[in-house]
Amino acid sequence: MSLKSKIATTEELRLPPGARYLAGFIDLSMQDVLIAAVDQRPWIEDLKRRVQHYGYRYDYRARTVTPDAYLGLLPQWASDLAGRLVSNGWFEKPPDQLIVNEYLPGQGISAHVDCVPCFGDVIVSISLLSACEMVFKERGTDQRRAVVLEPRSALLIAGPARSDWTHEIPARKSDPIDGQRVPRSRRLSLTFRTVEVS
Ligand SMILES: O=C(O)CCC(=O)C(=O)O
Ligand SMILES: [Fe+2]
Repeated sequence: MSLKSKIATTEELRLPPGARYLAGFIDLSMQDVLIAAVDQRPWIEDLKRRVQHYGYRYDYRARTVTPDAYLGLLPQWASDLAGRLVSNGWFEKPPDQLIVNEYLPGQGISAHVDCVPCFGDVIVSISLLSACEMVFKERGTDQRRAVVLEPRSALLIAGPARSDWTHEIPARKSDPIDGQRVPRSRRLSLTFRTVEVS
C-alpha cells in the first residue's frame, strides 16, 4: 500500500459518522483550471477570509438563504464539478449553490454547523492547494476528530456529521500532519450545497 493511500485510509477512520473522504478527486491540471477560473471572479471581502458565492447568496449575519438571494446558474466550471458529484453518487441532483473560501496562512473558519433548514443534508467541500486540518466536534460530548484535507481531495458531510457535529478550520499558520508541523500556504475550498427554499 502506498504512503498516500495509507494516509487516506487512516483519515477515513477518523471521520465522524456520515462523513466521507476521497483523495485525488481533482487532478493537477483541473486544479490549475479551477484556480484560474476562480481568480478571474470578484471576491467578497467583508469577512476575515475572502469568499465568492454562486447560485444563491448566503447571508452570514442572518445565517440564512432566501429565495431573493438567487444569483443565477452556477458557472460552467462549477456545474461541471456539480455533475461529477452526481455521477459519483454523492448528490442525487446537481447542487445549486457554491461558496468558494480562500484561506491564507493564519486564516480559518470557526466551529459551525452549516444552516440546517437552508441547505440539504449533503455538503461537499473540494480542497485546492494547501493541505489543512479540519476539526469536528460532537455537540454535547467531548468527542473530537481532526482530519487532514489534502490538496485536490473531496469531503462529504452528511447525516450525524452534518447535524450533530460542528466543523472548523483552526486559524493557524501550520498543521500537525504525520507527526510534523507543516506550514500552510494559500488554500481554496469549493463547497457545494443544495438550497432548500421554503
Ligand atoms: O473550507 C472548507 O473546506 C470548509 C468550508 C465550510 O465549512 C463552509 O463554507 O461552511
Ligand atoms: Fe461548513
